[in-house]
Amino acid sequence: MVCEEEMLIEKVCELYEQISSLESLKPSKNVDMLFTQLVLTCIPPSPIDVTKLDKTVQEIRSHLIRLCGEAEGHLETHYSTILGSYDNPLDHLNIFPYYSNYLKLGLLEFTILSQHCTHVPTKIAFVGSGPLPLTSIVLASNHLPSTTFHNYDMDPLANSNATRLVSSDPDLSKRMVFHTTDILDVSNGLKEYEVVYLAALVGMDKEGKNRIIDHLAKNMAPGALLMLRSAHGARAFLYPVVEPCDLRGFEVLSVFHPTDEVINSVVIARKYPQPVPMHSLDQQGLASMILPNKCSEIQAFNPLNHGNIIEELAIEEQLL
Ligand SMILES: C[S@+](CC[C@H](N)C(=O)[O-])C[C@H]1O[C@@H](n2cnc3c(N)ncnc32)[C@H](O)[C@@H]1O
Repeated sequence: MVCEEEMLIEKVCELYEQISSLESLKPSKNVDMLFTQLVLTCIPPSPIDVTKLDKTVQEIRSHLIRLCGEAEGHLETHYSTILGSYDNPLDHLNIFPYYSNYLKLGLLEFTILSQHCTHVPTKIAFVGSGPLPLTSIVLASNHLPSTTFHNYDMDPLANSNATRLVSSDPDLSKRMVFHTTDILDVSNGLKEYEVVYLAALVGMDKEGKNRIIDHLAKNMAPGALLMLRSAHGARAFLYPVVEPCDLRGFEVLSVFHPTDEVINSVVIARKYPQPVPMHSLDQQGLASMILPNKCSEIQAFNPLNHGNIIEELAIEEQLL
């Protein structure tokens, strides 16, 4: 097992060396080939714990997540521009190579959301929607046909590309709203949403992610749901990890780790109904590590046959 882990780390570091020496991360044969290899290396289930890596590998991982984010941004801009040249961009979404992953992730997130939401939400916020807001488009078109989606992105170019994709659609042009702003500058506006989605790449390191989560905890409506994306095992070389204990101010309802080609883990949490006094936040951080077992349901099913579920909260269960 140790040997397997060493081989995995060696392979990831080797790919990192090649990726970090590329002149550009814009889509090209070489860029696509290296990222495909990286993804295929990280997808198989692995017991690796990224928090236990030595300092050099930790630094490589942090840098790799940024490089993946940059490449993902370029890829989305590239395809959004091509799609924007069609009269009806939404009819051609399947030209995006990972469209089927978004269909699966959208269905998975909708299924998980439905288990914790008693009614159809009227307004959902998606934070970090990007130039190709596929999650919002898939949810709005396939699963939540009467919900309005408020997409937030701090990059004006991302939003103008994204707006172009839905502008010719009579239904989605009304139900997809775009806001160009850093989510850290939105406070009262966040209270309007029954559900807030947070994209995996908003907050690329622990500190950045926690700043965003704390901001959401402070400003979302009491009782509102937060859907966020994390990563498990070797997939954590590609995306930031959110642990239940990072979700201060929220009750963690469930954590689901797909083992198929859907890379991200899905975490759903509910903002506590009562405001939590600031002085108790540290204790509460500890509480949310221990309490999920008490106050949340541990998903003991496999909603969409997404491979095996590995339940992080099981360890807390043993503690109680
Ligand atoms: C490229 S990804 C898009 C996610 C993907 N399309 C999806 O459906 O999950 C991340 C986006 O988040 C945006 N972003 C990062 N930090 C942000 C913040 N603090 N506030 C608003 N947008 C942010 C970036 O500008 C980028 O466009």
